[in-house]
Amino acid sequence: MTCGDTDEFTRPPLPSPDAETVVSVDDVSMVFNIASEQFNSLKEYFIALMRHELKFKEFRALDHISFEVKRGEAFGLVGTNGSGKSTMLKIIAGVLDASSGSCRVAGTIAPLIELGAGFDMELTAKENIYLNGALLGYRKEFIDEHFQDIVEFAELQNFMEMPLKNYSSGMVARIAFAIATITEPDILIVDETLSVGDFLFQKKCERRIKELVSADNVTVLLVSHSIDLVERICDRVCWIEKGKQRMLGPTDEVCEAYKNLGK
Ligand SMILES: Nc1ncnc2c1ncn2[C@@H]1O[C@H](COP(=O)(O)OP(=O)(O)OP(=O)(O)O)[C@@H](O)[C@H]1O
Repeated sequence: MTCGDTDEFTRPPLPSPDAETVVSVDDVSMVFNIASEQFNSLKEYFIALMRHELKFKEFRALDHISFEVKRGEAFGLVGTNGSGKSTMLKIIAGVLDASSGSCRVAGTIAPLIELGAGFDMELTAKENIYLNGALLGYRKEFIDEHFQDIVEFAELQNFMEMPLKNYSSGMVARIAFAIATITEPDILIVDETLSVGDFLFQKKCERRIKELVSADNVTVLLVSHSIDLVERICDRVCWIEKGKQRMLGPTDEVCEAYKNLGK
């Protein structure tokens, strides 16, 4: 896998206007049931459970969210902590089912959502590359063929026999990103995975994302608290605040408004 000399401060070109819609989020809401009382011990919890005395209250993490993303588009989600961005990505990735509304996705997804998900920390990095690759739907022969590329992109040649539990979070992120982008998925979902990598790796990932988007057939959904990164990569942005859709539009307009929050 190679990285081109893409200018880091130039956004990839916009997808053509007649590009196909690959993600369609229509009036999606997500309601979680959360315990409304606290228990001092597991024993108390189980007694309440057995007596059917557990009380829950509803928490609306997403409230009527709608947007569409086209093939070849880089789309960002911004919002303050706990606003529902990861929940939205998990619904798109099929990890969670929305409480109401619909979410349609066309094509293969490589989700980089929860660091370490899809990995077994007791296994070596090498074993995890095969495990994670299988979870992404790659055949063993395919991973055999691309194994060196993955290791070289992650720059972890000397650590392949080490159990993943001894890896730093940045090293896990390197492996996860390298596997997810070894081929061109239809949709690449990146949720803060990059933030734990060092700045050199972040730049490398950014170049790779731009290469994928520039090829005009990979769609990237990016969640990041780095507004600079969102501004450098994304064509359009959806700002979700406390579960509500606050703004949807071109990156510059939405990021400008978001940066004024709290001023
Ligand atoms: N499985 C769950 N059960 C109950 N509440 C949940 C669950 N998952 C998420 N939440 C709640 O939903 C809200 C949105 O969480 P989410 O992780 O989507 O926010 P976020 O915008 O990605 O936040 P951050 O920027 O801090 O990562 C939070 O209040 C969180 O506590």
